[in-house]
Amino acid sequence: MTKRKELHDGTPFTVSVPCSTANLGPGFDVLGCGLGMRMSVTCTFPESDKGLTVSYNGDSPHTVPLDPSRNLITRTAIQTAASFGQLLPTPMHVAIENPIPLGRGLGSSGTAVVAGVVLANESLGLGMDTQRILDYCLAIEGHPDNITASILGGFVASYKREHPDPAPPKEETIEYKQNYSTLYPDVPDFEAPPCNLGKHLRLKVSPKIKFVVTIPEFELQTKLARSVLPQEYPKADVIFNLQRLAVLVSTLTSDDAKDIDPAVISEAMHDRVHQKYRQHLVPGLPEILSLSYKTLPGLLGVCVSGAGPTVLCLATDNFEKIGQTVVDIFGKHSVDEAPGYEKQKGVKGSKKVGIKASFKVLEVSAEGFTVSRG
Ligand SMILES: Nc1ncnc2c1ncn2[C@@H]1O[C@H](COP(=O)(O)OP(=O)(O)OP(=O)(O)O)[C@@H](O)[C@H]1O
Ligand SMILES: N[C@@H](CCO)C(=O)O
Repeated sequence: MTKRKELHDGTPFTVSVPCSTANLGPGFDVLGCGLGMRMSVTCTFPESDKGLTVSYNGDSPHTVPLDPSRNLITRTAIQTAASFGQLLPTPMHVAIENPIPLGRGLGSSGTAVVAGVVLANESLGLGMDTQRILDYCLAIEGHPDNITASILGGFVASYKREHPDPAPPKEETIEYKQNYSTLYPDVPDFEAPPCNLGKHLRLKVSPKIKFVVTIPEFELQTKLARSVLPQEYPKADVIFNLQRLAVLVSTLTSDDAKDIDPAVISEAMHDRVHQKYRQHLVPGLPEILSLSYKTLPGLLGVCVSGAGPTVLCLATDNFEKIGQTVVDIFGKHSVDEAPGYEKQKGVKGSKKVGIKASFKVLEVSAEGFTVSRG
């Protein structure tokens, strides 16, 4: 719950947040895993009359707005503060260092939302605990799998509650009442979310398993990838996923090394809830999803990472070969095979040219977000 602390004393601080992979096959909107690639956001309080300022160094620099009302991190922080009836302290400079590729299925937006909520919490001494931070992130992001992994780190299962508890009343400062709409005319006021909106549970995962993520050079906005999903599902498909979800979680969290069985995990990572509806948005996906330990020893299973287009291979060995195999399959396709790709913001691929992709071998990030001072 929220227990107010002293206001921030002007000491600079840095929020570091891991990227994440979500779904892991059958766990659509349920499973997530924090991975070893982190964004950092450093807040300093310089002598200046410029109010709130933002700088950005990292992936897709030309697509990230530096206007604090439009940048996802600062906009989230402004709204979080507003829900407490407060303004962020100024002058404040927010310096973002971000290696996480945007719009590729590695939870960049979840990472940004977590950073924004934590930024407000720290700079105003709001005293939110992990659960309350989750409530805010979930209210903004909508689904829990990426944000819970970025909050807690590690392998995380989560759900969103349909009947959460009421939010505490808002107490507005005079400064907020007088200045919010003038300072931030483009940021709609934001009500505090209900309490205990979601629940997340940290699971252990075998340290032998590494996450080979193959990242194509084109973006796929999560909003578009969610818009192609059906409203209703055949009973057989729901059962198909539930069966695999239970087995997948059991095997990945087992202490018994013989449970890391590629024959079981590859089958347990199959999905009928989101991947088949999205495969036209990720050229080459059917071929990639058919890869298996039978031809690639060390490969446990393959799925789309988050909403795509990045592909996740769980593996215990042969990581470079596995990553390169996926890179090569992407290279046989071009982005114009994905209908609607040209409507996506910031799309990078060019017509009729093989999709460029690169892979990274990532470990599970044991730590979720951290805050360091000074
Ligand atoms: N560090 C950041 N600073 C500002 N905006 C960001 C940052 N990271 C992500 N965003 C915003 O989030 C958008 C990408 O979010 P989107 O949900 O589409 O994909 P994703 O989170 O990378 O993938 P997925 O949800 O499938 O894991 C970017 O286009 C940008 O608008
Ligand atoms: N579960 C989400 C993850 C991406 O944000 C999806 O697949 O749409």
